[in-house]
Amino acid sequence: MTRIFSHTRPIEADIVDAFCLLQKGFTDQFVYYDKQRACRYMGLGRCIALPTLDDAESELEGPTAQPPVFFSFNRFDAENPAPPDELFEAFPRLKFMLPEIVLIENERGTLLQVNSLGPVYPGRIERFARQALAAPARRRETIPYRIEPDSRAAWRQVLDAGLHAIAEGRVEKVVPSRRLKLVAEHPFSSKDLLVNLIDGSARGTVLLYRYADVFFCGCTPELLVRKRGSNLESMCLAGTCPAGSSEEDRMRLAAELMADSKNRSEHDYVVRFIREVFNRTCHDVDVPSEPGILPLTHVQHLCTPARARLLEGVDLWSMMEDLHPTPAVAGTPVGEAKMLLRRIEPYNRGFFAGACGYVDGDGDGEFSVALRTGVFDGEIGWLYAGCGVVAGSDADAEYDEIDMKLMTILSAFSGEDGADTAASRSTRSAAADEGSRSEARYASAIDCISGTAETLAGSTNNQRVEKGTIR
Ligand SMILES: C=C(O[C@@H]1C=C(C(=O)O)C=C[C@H]1O)C(=O)O
Repeated sequence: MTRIFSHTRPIEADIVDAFCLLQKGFTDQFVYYDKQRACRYMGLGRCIALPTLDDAESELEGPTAQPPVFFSFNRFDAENPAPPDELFEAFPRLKFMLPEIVLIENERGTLLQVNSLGPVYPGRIERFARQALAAPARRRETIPYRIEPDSRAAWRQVLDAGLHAIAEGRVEKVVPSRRLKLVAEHPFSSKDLLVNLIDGSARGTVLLYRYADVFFCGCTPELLVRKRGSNLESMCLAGTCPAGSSEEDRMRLAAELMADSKNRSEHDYVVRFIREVFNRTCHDVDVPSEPGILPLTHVQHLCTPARARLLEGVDLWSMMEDLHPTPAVAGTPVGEAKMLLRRIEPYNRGFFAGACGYVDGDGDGEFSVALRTGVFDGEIGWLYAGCGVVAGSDADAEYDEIDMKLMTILSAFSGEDGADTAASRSTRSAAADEGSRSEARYASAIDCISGTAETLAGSTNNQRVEKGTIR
């Protein structure tokens, strides 16, 4: 039995500023930061890593009874025998990682948690709290970069192999990805990308996992599973169109997406899969039959929220394992599609499209699908994005769709919305043409608007979709 001492107290600090100040002293860093709701966890240092939470016992100390917060970053296909990209190879294979310090914003307030394997020395807590309070306001930095373009011809080959497997009846849908190399003008830090993602226009949940000098980060719109007590939520997200250049344009594109049978069929595979998993492990399953639209800064998706109540005895980890990967990021049937991806993708995805999140000592927590992400070290980065392919998919259109999705991780290099330095502009690929969205555009994207003029749903996390609510 592992005994963990978690001391938690309220702080009046801005947790992102505090993280930016405190992070200098820690090589292990973990972030799960929902930009729309107070579900924000920022961890520093590693107190302990555990293979299971079954043998852990926590002693809660301090004025706030917040159970210890464990982070968990998992590979897309952990059993893939192909060696991962060398940057991913640097990360250890650990399941539940408990930081020494966790800065928290959740329904209990703004908190500082200090974790230890012995009673926490009060002077240590006070020191971190003092430092957090004195943290200066963060600043955004633009990082000029260039992209080494990948070849359309190589992508066509991947896509042809996927379409061939579909024609043979081995899979109905597959979700291949592209990988691009980014080279910045100078080495950049995880803090710089983190701040730009949190303060910039990208919507979703910001993820960061840093181990020594290497870090994986991004901003994903896709919730895999959220558990609070016996309440469970997931999200079926598949089917994509551009965000549009005006509100009118966006609405028109959204309506076209809703009416597009190819995108609707890509989406339906995901709905069927999540509904089946929920029907097996849950009761009171609620998965609407019609999707809504989730408008993001750079793209829009078909989105169906899924809710249920968990059967007693089923935990968050096993739900995550049952749900991941969904047909949104692998294909249908999932096992066959994973096998096909091992064969046709010229690299091992590592954490890209993996399940990344946190679990607390009560067993509550959430995992997101690590999309719109990259892995970075020094001045180098590898960026990843994929797209659903079904019979009739066109290689060039899918290539362009991936370019749009890449804009989200590329926005991490823009110090200001609208900033576009001459240096980076001259070296960017078309995919990198980020940074032209205004704050006003972002504000209008906060409320998820339906494909038709009407917005029907209410919400508890500010992500509203037509006909069906993400609660
Ligand atoms: C695979 C990605 O996105 C997924 C694929 C989508 C699609 O094919 O339409 C949409 C959302 C995501 O589920 C990615 O962003 O890399």
